[in-house]
Amino acid sequence: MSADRPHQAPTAQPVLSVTGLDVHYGKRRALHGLTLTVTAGETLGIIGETGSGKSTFARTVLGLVRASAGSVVIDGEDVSAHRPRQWRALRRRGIVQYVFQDPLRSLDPDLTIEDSLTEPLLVQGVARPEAARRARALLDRVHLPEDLLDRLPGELSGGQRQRVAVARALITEPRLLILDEPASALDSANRVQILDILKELRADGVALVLISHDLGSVAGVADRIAVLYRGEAVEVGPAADVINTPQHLYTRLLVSSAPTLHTAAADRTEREALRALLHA
Ligand SMILES: Nc1ncnc2c1ncn2[C@@H]1O[C@H](COP(=O)(O)OP(=O)(O)OP(=O)(O)O)[C@@H](O)[C@H]1O
Repeated sequence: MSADRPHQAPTAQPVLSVTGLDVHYGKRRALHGLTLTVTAGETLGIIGETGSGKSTFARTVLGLVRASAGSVVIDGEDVSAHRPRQWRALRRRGIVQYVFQDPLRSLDPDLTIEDSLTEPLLVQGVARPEAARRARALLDRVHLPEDLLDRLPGELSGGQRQRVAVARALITEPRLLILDEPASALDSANRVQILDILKELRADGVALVLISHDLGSVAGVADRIAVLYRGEAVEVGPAADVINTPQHLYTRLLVSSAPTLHTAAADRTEREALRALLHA
């Protein structure tokens, strides 16, 4: 199967399945009835404007926020009722990993790259020489030279840091990797490199969730796209369908506002008309 083009979602058991998810912060409802699945080797893009609930979704799947209703099943295990201790154990196993938009948030500024990469394995009880061997292999996988191992994150370029953050997330061999705007702060050369790494991961069977406010930035990578609007998935479908035949008004507005989706981009008058309809 080519890693360069979106492919049919495999029919295997989902790596992540959330059903009817409600999340509240106090009285404020951040997610409502969210139902999504991601299977091995599939890339799901989650798109929505600021405050639509994208980070809340990620935090819930990582056990950092508790759902008020609905279920979360990770790799066949229903984790909805997990207690904090069970979530910590699950996170230590590293089945689900998360990469922040800003790699400095994923990396401890005082740890060398080698220590950052080996830490998740040492916590699992892996011996240091084996952890160091795997750290080297991972650097190679994200196309970085070994001589970065002795450096601190502050001594790397932004693009190198983001690739180290991805390598750190991969070292526990996750089944699911959630990335929050992984390429938005990068120049185009570094962005292409990150997207190529993601395509390789997908080909290796890792389930990917790409979170972004920009439809254009996930359009070429995601197999399916879920559009979040005010905490609800207003549209979920194959990427080509969502982009070419958007059903919901908000999706139409997103498509028409995406500067990189040239063929679909609408003029300002049309966008204003869509916005007016959406808020009517
Ligand atoms: N810790 C919190 N306490 C109270 N409200 C919160 C908290 N975190 C998020 N919210 C609210 O929940 C809603 C969803 O926020 P969330 O951070 O999930 O959105 P988002 O789509 O990730 O936004 P962004 O793109 O800006 O990161 C927003 O209305 C936000 O103000």
